[in-house]
Amino acid sequence: MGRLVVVEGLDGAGKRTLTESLTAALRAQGATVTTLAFPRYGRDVHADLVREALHGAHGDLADSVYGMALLYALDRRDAADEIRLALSSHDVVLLDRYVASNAAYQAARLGEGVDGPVVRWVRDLEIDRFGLPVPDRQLLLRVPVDLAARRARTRAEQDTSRKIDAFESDDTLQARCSRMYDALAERGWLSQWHVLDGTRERSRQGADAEQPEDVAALATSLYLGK
Ligand SMILES: Nc1ncnc2c1ncn2[C@@H]1O[C@H](COP(=O)(O)OP(=O)(O)OP(=O)(O)O)[C@@H](O)[C@H]1O
Ligand SMILES: Cc1cn([C@H]2C[C@H](O)[C@@H](COP(=O)(O)O)O2)c(=O)[nH]c1=O
Repeated sequence: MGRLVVVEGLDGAGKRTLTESLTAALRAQGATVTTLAFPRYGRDVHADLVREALHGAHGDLADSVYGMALLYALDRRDAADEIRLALSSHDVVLLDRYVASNAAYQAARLGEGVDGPVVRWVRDLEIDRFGLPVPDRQLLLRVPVDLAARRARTRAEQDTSRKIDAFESDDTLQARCSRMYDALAERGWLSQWHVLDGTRERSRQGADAEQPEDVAALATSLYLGK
């Protein structure tokens, strides 16, 4: 059975970039790895509805915290068998966002804390009711809110299909979200968390490039389960 590892953090923190480097570093160490990013845009109708709502479609849907949370959760429920299958045939399954994103963003939107009703509801719904696999390790890629926003803007300029959405343009939400992630990590919500400093400036590495020492060390600890 493989290890389920989740990368979490603010919009623009660098989760996708880290997921790619970690995948390359793990493979270089001989591990079999597969990755999945949530929401699964273009693959799941609930994910597509989320994206459309975050860009102003579907009336007041985006205003509904629980309505949006349910769409994210249904996207993951539909992926549960795929995740279990991936775990049965790989050493490591890396997820770019998972259940904790729902806890962090919805609690941030409602101004609740780690012990508040929406965090409890997310866990009851996604883990207990939908039976989603619990992660073995959650990595919080921690960057200051303004740096994450800058990176998100740069990416939007470079990739016209990744326009800034309603959550990304809300600085207050991102700041609250950052505090929620810190609280979830400190609490060890769902499983063990590992906080990573994401401020180091890096250029994107190709899949065949040698990965930085700290990423290689992290890959070793994930692979060997330490
Ligand atoms: N360590 C880094 N140093 C410099 N630039 C980075 C770093 N990490 C990511 N970037 C750049 O920042 C932008 C956002 O990175 P990325 O897409 O990996 O973030 P993300 O957290 O997956 O974003 P989102 O959650 O919004 O999908 C990209 O242009 C990427 O090249
Ligand atoms: C998976 C997931 C995501 N969110 C939030 C986080 C982002 O602001 C948006 C879209 O995600 P992306 O990584 O920028 O494509 O949705 C959330 O609130 N709940 C979730 O479960």
